[in-house]
Amino acid sequence: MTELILEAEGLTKRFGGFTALKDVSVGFERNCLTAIIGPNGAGKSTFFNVISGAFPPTSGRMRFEGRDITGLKQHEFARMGIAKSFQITNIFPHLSALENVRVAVQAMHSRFDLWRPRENLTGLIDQAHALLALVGLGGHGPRLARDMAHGEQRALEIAMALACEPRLLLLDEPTAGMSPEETKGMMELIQRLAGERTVVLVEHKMKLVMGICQRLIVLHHGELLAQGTPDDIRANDEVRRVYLGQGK
Ligand SMILES: Nc1ncnc2c1ncn2[C@@H]1O[C@H](COP(=O)(O)OP(=O)(O)OP(=O)(O)O)[C@@H](O)[C@H]1O
Repeated sequence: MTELILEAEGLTKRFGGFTALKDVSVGFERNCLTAIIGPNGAGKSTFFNVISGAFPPTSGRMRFEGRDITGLKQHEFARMGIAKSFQITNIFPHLSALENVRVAVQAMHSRFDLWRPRENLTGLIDQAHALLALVGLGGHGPRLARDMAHGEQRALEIAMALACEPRLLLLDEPTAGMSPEETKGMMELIQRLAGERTVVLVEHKMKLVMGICQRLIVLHHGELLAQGTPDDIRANDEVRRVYLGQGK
């Protein structure tokens, strides 16, 4: 039987009188690359924000590795092993790539203080180097983040998200604003990362994720329209209907 790392049960999110997410129940399998897809305004970002702890659901529950995490604070999500990378770049532009990741690693070491022995600082720097290498930025450590290309900045941000050694990595539109070349590089990075941990990503371009994901969750008008393997989704008439004419 497949093990669920994250379970959403009846998630609903209202903004004033508007319901952006309606009673969504879905399970995410451990060590599986899952994409949340759907047309514009389907509720993908809202769902992402709820499952990543950015804001609580209006109703419904979430469980991570069997533990109820509904309403926990953002930093508690990170501590438990859930990391996320946003649509908006989250880096410090005036710091080097290495410093950006080092700060993220340092933030995860709660008892770190400036008077710790030098070996510990060296340890943090080693971890930061390893994370940069993991996302394909080995050797780019000294470059200022602001001088990096958009695709490189997104990879850097993912390296920062990986600093808490997450068992679940959540990515919101990781290829947004990227060139075709950068998109290809990002898709390869995601596949590599998914070999070692559970990855869930939000994407509105269905074609892009069909080839790399093991499971897809389709939202439409804030509701769960379909879920299954890429083949299941390709064969689903309702999904074809909502995507028809969108060319995605
Ligand atoms: N903070 C908010 N206040 C009010 N309405 C919101 C808020 N956030 C999202 N919505 C509305 O909820 C609906 C779903 O939005 P959401 O951003 O979750 O969709 P999406 O599938 O991510 O769309 P896109 O692919 O265009 O980014 C939209 O109609 C949006 O206008």
